[in-house]
Amino acid sequence: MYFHALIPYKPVNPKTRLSSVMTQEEREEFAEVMLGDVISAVRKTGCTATLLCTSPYTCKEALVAIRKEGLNEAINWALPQFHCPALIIMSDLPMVTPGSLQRVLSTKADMAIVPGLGGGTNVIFVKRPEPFRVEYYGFSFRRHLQIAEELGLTVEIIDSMRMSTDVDEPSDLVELMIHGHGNAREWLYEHGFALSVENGRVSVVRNGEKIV
Ligand SMILES: Nc1nc2c(ncn2[C@@H]2O[C@H](COP(=O)(O)OP(=O)(O)OP(=O)(O)O)[C@@H](O)[C@H]2O)c(=O)[nH]1
Ligand SMILES: C[C@H](OP(=O)(O)O)C(=O)O
Repeated sequence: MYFHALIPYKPVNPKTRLSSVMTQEEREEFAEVMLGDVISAVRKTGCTATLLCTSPYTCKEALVAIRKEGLNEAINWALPQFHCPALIIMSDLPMVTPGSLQRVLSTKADMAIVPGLGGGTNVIFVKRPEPFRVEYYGFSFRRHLQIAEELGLTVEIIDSMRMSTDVDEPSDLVELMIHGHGNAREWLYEHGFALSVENGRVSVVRNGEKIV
């Protein structure tokens, strides 16, 4: 069966919650490297992808649609145009692997969903996207379950550390540095981030100074 992925992406001034540990230029570079890891995993499953970008962006591995509106409006603009199952995946999931995505894509339910840390939603796979709509931010995981219920869809909730860990806060960098495998993890090491163990706890240091 043919699937298509939708990846929302904000190239300019992204990941503001990492401002205390990265400059704007670094956040833009890091967000782009994370996106590259996500696109690579998605493409290895056989999915094609469209990026929903807030500003002009060039990408060889995916189609690009420039949508200046907010995250929900951009995705809800795209969904009714789908004639095949849709995978909606965030660009800040650099630990995702093709194998973890296969668990989502092989669901027998009408829809599969991966919660994000703290109540968000990191991945949605919906076999009939046309009537579906998204409501991200806040407790979006519960809201997406409710929308599925209203549409009478069966739902599989996928329990996956790799896909539930979105990189939002400095503390999320610890998980990426431990469990990551792709270019985003490399980028952190190349930019002076390192793991350190202090009083039996793993922390992140940058250029010798503790940041998490
Ligand atoms: N199309 C679109 N995508 C967005 C927008 N805001 C964020 N995104 C993308 O949506 C996903 C989740 O966003 P967040 O985790 O809030 O990322 P962010 O806005 O860069 O980070 P913060 O500034 O820390 O909130 C990421 O893939 C972002 O690149 C938007 O306004 N439009
Ligand atoms: C978009 C939002 O992501 P977060 O702000 O939790 O990263 C959500 O998952 O609803």
